[in-house]
Amino acid sequence: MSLENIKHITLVLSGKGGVGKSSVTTQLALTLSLQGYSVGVLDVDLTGPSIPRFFRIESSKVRQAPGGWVPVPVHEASKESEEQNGNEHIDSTNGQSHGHGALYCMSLGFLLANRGDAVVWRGPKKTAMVRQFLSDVHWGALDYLLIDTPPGTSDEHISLVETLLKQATPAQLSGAVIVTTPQAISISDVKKEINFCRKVGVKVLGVIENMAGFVCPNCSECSNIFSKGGGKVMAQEFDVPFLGSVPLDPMFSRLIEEGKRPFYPEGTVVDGKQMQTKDDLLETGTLVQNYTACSLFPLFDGMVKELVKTING
Ligand SMILES: Nc1ncnc2c1ncn2[C@@H]1O[C@H](COP(=O)(O)OP(=O)(O)OP(=O)(O)O)[C@@H](O)[C@H]1O
Ligand code: SF4
Repeated sequence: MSLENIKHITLVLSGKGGVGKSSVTTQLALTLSLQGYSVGVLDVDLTGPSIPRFFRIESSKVRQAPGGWVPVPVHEASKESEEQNGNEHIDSTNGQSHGHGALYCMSLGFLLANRGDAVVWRGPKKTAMVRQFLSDVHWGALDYLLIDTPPGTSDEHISLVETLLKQATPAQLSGAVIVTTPQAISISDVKKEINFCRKVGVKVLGVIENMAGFVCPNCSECSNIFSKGGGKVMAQEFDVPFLGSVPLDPMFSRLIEEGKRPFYPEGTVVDGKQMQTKDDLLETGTLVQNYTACSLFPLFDGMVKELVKTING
């Protein structure tokens, strides 16, 4: 069975489209990988599979093996484009082996003849595809599998959870991370997501508020355009963990669009401790993407540590 050697399976949900769910999934996966975990990302957002583009592996092909598909190793696949860009690359995945920091991706995007093709399938076909993705992908041993879902709570979500509960043990299905934006409508949509999770018996691992405030590219001042702290208040109201707020930052959007991952600028000290820089990452062999120095590193680093703590109880 394709899920049997996966320790933790986590859904990423959002109440509505465009709140940055796929962007956040990408950064969570890269951060988990950087922290040494072996990670898989399953993109079941069938109408808009953007994860391959965010990992910069959209031209990769999945291999067909007996009984299923072999997911794309992100670091391997991104190596070529890194080298074409004249950037350094260290391969920590050692080909197909699931070493520390290995990162794999499976998405409908790899199967479409034309990457720009829109998928206009009816419910039953989508449901069948989701089932196939859960049963026919050779993930091998993984610490974490993140599943990027379509926005809202549709039939696809119900069949996804039903299939997961058949194919994985309750201990494997660690729960769901909900991504929201500060606007009221999005927040009220998130309430529906939380209710959905409760109804289908999936634990809410935490809420991430995205696009909270705008970071000025000139002076890095963060202005709160929408009401501040809505995500936190809502999380408290529903008694679910609040993982953090990601600002609307042109740098973030650039990182996402260019498949990059942030690291601490040289000499950054937090609580008296020298933080990881590009050189540290090179030394540990985990510099596998085109990393960029920016303040988002501590943010995602902290959120992922919190998430891992919650998952492991
Ligand atoms: N915090 C942020 N700062 C700046 N840009 C962001 C931020 N979060 C997301 N974006 C940008 O917003 C766009 C939409 O993000 P994304 O595709 O991740 O949303 P989504 O919720 O997954 O959408 P969909 O409903 O299509 O699945 C992307 O171009 C991304 O680069
Ligand atoms: S935040 Fe500061 S630098 Fe940015 S636009 Fe406003 S005044 Fe100018």
